[in-house]
Amino acid sequence: MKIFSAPQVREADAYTIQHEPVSSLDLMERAASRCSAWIEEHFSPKHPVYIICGKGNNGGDGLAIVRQLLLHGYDATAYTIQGATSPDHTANLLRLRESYPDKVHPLNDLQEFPSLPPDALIVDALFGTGLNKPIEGWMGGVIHHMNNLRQKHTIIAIDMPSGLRADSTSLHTPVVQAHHTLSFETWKLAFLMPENAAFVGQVHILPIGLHPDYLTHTPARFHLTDLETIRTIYQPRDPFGHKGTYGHALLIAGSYGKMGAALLSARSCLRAGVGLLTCHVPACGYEIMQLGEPAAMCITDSEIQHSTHFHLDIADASYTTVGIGPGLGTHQQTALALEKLLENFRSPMVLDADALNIISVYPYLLYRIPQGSIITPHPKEFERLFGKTANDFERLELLSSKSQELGIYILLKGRYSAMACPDGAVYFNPTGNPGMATGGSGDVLTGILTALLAQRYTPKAAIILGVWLHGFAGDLAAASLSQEGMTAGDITTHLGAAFLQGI
Ligand SMILES: NC(=O)C1=CN([C@@H]2O[C@H](COP(=O)(O)OP(=O)(O)OC[C@H]3O[C@@H](n4cnc5c(N)ncnc54)[C@H](O)[C@@H]3O)[C@@H](O)[C@H]2O)[C@@H](O)CC1
Ligand SMILES: Nc1ncnc2c1ncn2[C@@H]1O[C@H](COP(=O)(O)OP(=O)(O)O)[C@@H](O)[C@H]1O
Ligand SMILES: [K+]
Repeated sequence: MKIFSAPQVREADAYTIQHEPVSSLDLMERAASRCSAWIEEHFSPKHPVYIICGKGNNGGDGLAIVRQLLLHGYDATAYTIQGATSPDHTANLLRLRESYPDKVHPLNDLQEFPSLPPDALIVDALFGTGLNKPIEGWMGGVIHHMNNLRQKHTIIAIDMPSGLRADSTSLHTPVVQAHHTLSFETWKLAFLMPENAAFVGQVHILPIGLHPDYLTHTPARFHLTDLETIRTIYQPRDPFGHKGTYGHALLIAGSYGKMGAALLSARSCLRAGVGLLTCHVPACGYEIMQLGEPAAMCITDSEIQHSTHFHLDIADASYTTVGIGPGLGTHQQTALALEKLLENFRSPMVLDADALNIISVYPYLLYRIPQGSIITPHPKEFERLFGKTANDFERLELLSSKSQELGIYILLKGRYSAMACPDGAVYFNPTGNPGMATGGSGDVLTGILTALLAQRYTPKAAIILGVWLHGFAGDLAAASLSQEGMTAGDITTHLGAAFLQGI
């Protein structure tokens, strides 16, 4: 699903108005009716609804919602900022005043903000995608006041929490902290940024019938992975396939005290469909691997506690791909072996965890990563590799520019993991949950991505599909075991079900 910028959303509105065709007032009525239907579905008429309306079309939506809720037996009241209003706002204000004159009140300063009865809902229709500068003065005070009320009253934002910018940072400016954001037709980039989590609450995307031609033909840089995309990527296995068809992966992982990471990766690699898996581990890991995962082959290093000679493996067998990093350690000899591996293995591979920590100490290695490879830093690893940024939008730009500069796929892990592609596109992943914020979840992901590369998915397909499946399996694990009770290995246990149900 494409993520459009605020100017593109305005274009989509205009295109729909012209080509459907539909009047802008009717489009506003449609958008408002989606919101009032959502409110009616989730809250009974015993909740009085206070709708705070700005001067633009976001406020116009708010006024139409008040009228629609009143018609359906709800006690709804509009509080409107005074001043020059947009034409559709003005039309809705007149309609509301005609039918319900006592349900519209002015809001000119904080003193005029209503005192709310206990069950009241607050609907924030102050500003939407038309915000053009940070909110200042007494309106900032209104936002601050609404946020103080959020412990006692549910806040529902229309289209955007007011004060939030769709495409750039809103840090250090007043923004409504909504419990629910009812946004029209498409996700906005701001909703996916961790720094905005406190503002957007739960996001509900409500279709308002924007013109499909615009949505289909307008290019977008940012995307949110959806089931439709996943279904086009996934390739069912060939009935005549044999283990050679699905590739031979070399997994280089583990060190003394961290053999669990190697085992977690190996198991998920096998459960994600690799044809053959060989694991290179330090000598101390031999029995752990052989007993822990009989389906994996095992090569041991000459060193006991950490690996130093894995670069030699690739001379002996024709590995389709390599996954390296989980629990590897950052010993200097391991770093040297990584450098030699990067010199000699030139196909796309997966680098994670300690492989990335080594590279952050020897940054010239970044430029030796084979084109098309996937690196999977969590935010701390990302910072070690590429430096600090002032906010999440800057980090996103850095992520994308490094991916393009280096010709590699960079996955920044977290809620809505961001996958930057060398062609400039960035995909966000919606699956997954905080139960996955537990040691070893990333190791499981490395195994999955390695398995998909081995099966000859393109790196772009592998990363989009792999991250989706990893999150989906995590969601299934949480559904059966709870977010608290699940461990990283449970993600792997649920991978089979994720293939069956998540595609
Ligand atoms: N036909 C359409 O264009 C549709 C628009 N819709 C709604 O329209 C919204 C966008 O409407 P608008 O473009 O009118 O924009 P907004 O209603 O978001 O706000 C724009 C108004 O606020 C003022 N403003 C912006 N930033 C300000 C600030 N920091 N301090 C004080 N004033 C500020 C602007 O000068 C303008 O008067 C969407 O978010 C959505 O809610 C929906 O009704 C769907 C249809
Ligand atoms: N709140 C969350 N929502 C969705 N996914 C999450 C969340 N927290 C963690 N994850 C996922 O879990 C994985 C954690 O990886 P990582 O931090 O590398 O763990 P580890 O180093 O312990 O293996 C990532 O894929 C990340 O996207
Ligand atoms: K709003």
